[in-house]
Amino acid sequence: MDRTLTAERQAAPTLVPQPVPDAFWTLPADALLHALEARPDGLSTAEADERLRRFGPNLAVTTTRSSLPAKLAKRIVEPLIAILLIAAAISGATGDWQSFLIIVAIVFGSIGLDIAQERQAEKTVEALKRSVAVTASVRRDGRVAELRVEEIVPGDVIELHAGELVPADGLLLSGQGVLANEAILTGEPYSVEKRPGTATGEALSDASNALFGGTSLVGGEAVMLVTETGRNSRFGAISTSLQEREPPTAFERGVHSLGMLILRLTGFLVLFVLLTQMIQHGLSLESFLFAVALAVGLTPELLPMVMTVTLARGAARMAARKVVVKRLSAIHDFGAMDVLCTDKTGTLTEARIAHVGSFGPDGSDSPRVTEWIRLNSQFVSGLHSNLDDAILADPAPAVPQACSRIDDIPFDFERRRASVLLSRGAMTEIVTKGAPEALLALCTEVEQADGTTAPLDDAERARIAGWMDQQGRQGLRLLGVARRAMPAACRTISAADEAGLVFVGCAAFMDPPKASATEAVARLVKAGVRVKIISGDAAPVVQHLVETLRLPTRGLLAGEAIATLTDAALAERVEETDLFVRIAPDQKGRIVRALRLRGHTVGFIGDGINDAPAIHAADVGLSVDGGTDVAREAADIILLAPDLGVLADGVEEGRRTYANIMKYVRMGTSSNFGNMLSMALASLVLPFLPLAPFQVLLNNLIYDVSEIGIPFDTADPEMLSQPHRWDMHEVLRFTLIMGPLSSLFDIATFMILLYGFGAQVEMFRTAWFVESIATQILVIFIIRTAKPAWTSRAHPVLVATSLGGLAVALLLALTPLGHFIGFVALPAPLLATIVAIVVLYLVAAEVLKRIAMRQVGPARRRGRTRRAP
Ligand SMILES: Nc1ncnc2c1ncn2[C@@H]1O[C@H](COP(=O)(O)OP(=O)(O)OP(=O)(O)O)[C@@H](O)[C@H]1O
Ligand SMILES: [Mg+2]
Repeated sequence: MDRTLTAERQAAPTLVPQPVPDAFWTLPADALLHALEARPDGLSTAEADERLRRFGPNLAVTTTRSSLPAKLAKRIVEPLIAILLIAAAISGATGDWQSFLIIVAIVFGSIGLDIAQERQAEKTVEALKRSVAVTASVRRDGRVAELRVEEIVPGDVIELHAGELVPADGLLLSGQGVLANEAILTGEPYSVEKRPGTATGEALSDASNALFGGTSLVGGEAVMLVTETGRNSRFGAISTSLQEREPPTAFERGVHSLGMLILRLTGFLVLFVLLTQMIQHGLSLESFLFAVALAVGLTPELLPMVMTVTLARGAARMAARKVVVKRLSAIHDFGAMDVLCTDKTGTLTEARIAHVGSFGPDGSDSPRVTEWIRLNSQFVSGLHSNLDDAILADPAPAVPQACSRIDDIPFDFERRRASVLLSRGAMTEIVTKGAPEALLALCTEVEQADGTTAPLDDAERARIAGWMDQQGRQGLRLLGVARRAMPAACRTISAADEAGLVFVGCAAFMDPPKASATEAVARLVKAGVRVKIISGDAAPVVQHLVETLRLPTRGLLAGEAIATLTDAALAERVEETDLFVRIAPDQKGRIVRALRLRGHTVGFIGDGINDAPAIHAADVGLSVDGGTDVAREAADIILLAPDLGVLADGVEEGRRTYANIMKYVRMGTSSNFGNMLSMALASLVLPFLPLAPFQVLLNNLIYDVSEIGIPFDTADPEMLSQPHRWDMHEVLRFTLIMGPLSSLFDIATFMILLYGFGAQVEMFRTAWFVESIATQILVIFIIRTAKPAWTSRAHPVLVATSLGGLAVALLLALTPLGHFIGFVALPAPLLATIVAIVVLYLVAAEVLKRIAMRQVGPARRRGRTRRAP
């Protein structure tokens, strides 16, 4: 990267920053600023634009959409299409211009259809992704602007806060209690402290003054000078590639393996047809083309497109309900989700936290408690929580005491407390605030109402613990505070100093329950989704909330107990437990993994830094728009409105998507497959090909067009009321019943045409074309629902594409237009017979689908998947 910088500097010496060494953290800030032609108050927009042109956007992986020619090329080189085009060219060369023209038109028609649909879907998804993209606070033109991370350039100065992602590599110019999580690069799960200054070593572990793209800030505030962006950044490439990868869901894998199965069958069938044709009539271009056309008809070539379009439609509809899908395939998991884990604050409560009182150890009002907590909140560095905000929102004391910070141990979710070493007049003191039960265990004395201290004996300890419990049961969140005098010379503290403390008392906070949560949870439960609460808060508070909201929950497990359980033992317990309290961040992830081990499809919704591991571990990671960057980045789905109600909507949408893709799968595996199979068999016994090759292709194209409406279709309420998972058994059962039915009617048609009407080539082909396309298209109205077809109304778009497709087919076959493609007018009795066959087929399909589509109960289904995590 140095080389490119040097080259560019020669081209435009005045504007371009000088090269910075790889180990940029060994340079002093001034030198770096100078080299990058940057200033602490940031670049101007003009400078930044110039650099953006030069260095490119700050993207580690350029995920530009493939261009139109690339998409076209990709499809033309697909083996079947390529063979088809070559064969058509040979037809043309041998003088059969008609075949050539028709085949080329049909092939490009279907490719165009595919590309247009896919592009539309991609556009929708990209717009959605952009709407929840992460931004950064960048100093530009002397002001702080919220910019998309792509726009960041070397030399930019960025302000970072706890919970945000580091958007590029850079040097810490200043910072307060900066803690970075670099696990994504180093695998080290604990946060590392970062301080401004100059590092001595070139090793990455020496870079205590640098931040790297793709990592996150878990504590403190930082101002950073960007040194490298995009692919030049040290680790950006890794982190972005991790984020961009979309692993296929169980559903996608299932559909894919079905596609492969069909493909193999196709190969077998085509070879078989070719061989028998060769033996019977010798090798001819027409029979070769016929075999290839059959293969084209059989391959579920539209499946990827239908999947994408259906998912994109689903995403667009979710967006209308304020749910943004970042990873498309998460929609399936959303529909399949049968357990939803949620944290408490913000999802079940309003997250409007108010400080409602402060109490001494004896339970009496104590302004001193407020004062101490306030000092802690004010001076402690690192992550500030909404509890700190609530305390600091109180009016400040009339005479603020002259006080200064010497050192501190910032809050973390494992310890659940924060300590600060303060100097107040002649006194040097530790002030610790945090989860009260744990804090009480670190205390050996209590402060009494008159300010003197008394030893804390077991009886007093039990009494205070009982009092805390009682407050919690009334829904009050408590934060304890304790202190200890330190030697005047003390300059630093460590966690070991959080011991032998004097207990001062507790502050109480209220966070009103979200009234809408009751109904939202009830809807989820009704939809077959079990709701579990995983909170860092104390048991009584969580229980009080559950009672207030009347949530149906059983069982309770605390983080302390989970710490002693093995993963296997935890997996046993999670099933029967719905409330998890005093849970540390990594434990949140463990619980989610344990549930997945039990065969559940698990969703997790949370907004904090501490929720990110669980959001990541879940099948469906959910966060809210106001959540921290890390939580939003880890999530697959973002709720724009922090309302659980939209979740139930989203689940429905996921299931609708599933239902529609299953419709396409069913169409492909039954009637389409049956028709092509019949044609292959017919070619063996008929003295001529049942359809000319380009007629097979035309049949296929019209059929594809008719199916474009499937992603728009509505789904029966019955389909939406339970989680659904891909089930190969169901697909096979359906295929084995409906496939033969379709073939049975085809064979009957052949017989009637040959022996009843003595049809010759043209008439046979015309009649067969009409019969096969009509049955193939119209059966969608039967198999799109498990209920009697007339009780479930199809979406108008599906009606339009299906009937439109059929109309085009009939127009081609039955009017003089058809002469060009080798069709002839059919006599009225034959037409009437075809109509009768089609009607009979639809009636038979309606009857048989009751067996083919019988729902397997959810209990049985879950029992089957449980053993296979
Ligand atoms: N700023 C702070 N200083 C000291 N202790 C804190 C602070 N913030 C939170 N705590 C303690 O840590 C505990 C866990 O934090 P928190 O409640 O945010 O976790 P959580 O898992 O996100 O909970 P929730 O389910 O309510 O969202 C709190 O109950 C409180 O006791
Ligand atoms: Mg939380």
